[in-house]
Amino acid sequence: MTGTTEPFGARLRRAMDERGPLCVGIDPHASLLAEWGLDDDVAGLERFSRTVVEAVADRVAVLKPQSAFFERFGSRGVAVLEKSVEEARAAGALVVMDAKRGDIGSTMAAYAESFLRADAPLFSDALTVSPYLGYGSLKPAVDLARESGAGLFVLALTSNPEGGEVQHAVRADGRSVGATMLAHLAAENAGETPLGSFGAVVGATLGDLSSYDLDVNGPLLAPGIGAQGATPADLPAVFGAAVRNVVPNVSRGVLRHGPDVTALRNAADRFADEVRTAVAAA
Ligand SMILES: O=C(O)c1cc(=O)[nH]c(=O)n1[C@@H]1O[C@H](COP(=O)(O)O)[C@@H](O)[C@H]1O
Repeated sequence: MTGTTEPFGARLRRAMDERGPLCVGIDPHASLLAEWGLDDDVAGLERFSRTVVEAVADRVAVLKPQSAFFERFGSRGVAVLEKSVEEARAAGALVVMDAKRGDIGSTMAAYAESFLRADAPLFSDALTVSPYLGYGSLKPAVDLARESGAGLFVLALTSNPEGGEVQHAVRADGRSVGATMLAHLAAENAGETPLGSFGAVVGATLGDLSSYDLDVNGPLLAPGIGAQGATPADLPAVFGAAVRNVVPNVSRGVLRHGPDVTALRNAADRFADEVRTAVAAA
């Protein structure tokens, strides 16, 4: 596994242009393992993950393994995660590691080393991070991502209903916490072409976001389609002009079609087509 010096934003823009912007999540829930007829053990995990990679890594822009479902099995689960990242990248997909890390700066540096150092076993094209210890605490990850040609997705406006109590809170200067995170990202990505490498997570479930400036010159990872109730057709109304930078994520909405590889592939293709149609009409 190696990093690259071409920035993540440029690589992502190309992948979105060539393959469409869909991101498929690898979320091996115990309930999905059962539905697929697999045991809730490391062998089941490996079979699940391999199958998803085989089905879609050659056609979607991004795969997003959710680390928690692998960590559940300890070191052997993490070994499966490592292999999945390697296989997905080898098949041409970009990998966003969904580990949502966030800590004081000195510890954040170690998290960054784990996922963003070019020769780290779990090196991924980008990592999800939480800025709720303060955006500045993410600096070691920003710096290492720049050095390795990787990216970050910073939780700004999350898809879950509980997120509002933190992210919609209004600061002394009148700006909400979520809007502040978006402003930090816009500053991070200033002047980058064709797209900056520092993205925001903004849920597709949130309705009209026209009061937020989503023009951060970076990608917007939009979870919430499928199982959480949003649809690709919602994207233009939620994201407005920023819809062209949206990377919509679907996890269970695709995964529930397994274990048949063709059925998984067809489900991903259907979401990809719906996304393409919605973005083109915007
Ligand atoms: O960062 C994320 O990916 C994320 C942020 C967010 O605001 N909401 C959210 O659902 N996610 C993740 O996106 C995936 C959504 O999965 P489904 O609801 O099954 O499509 C899960 O892996 C979540 O952990």
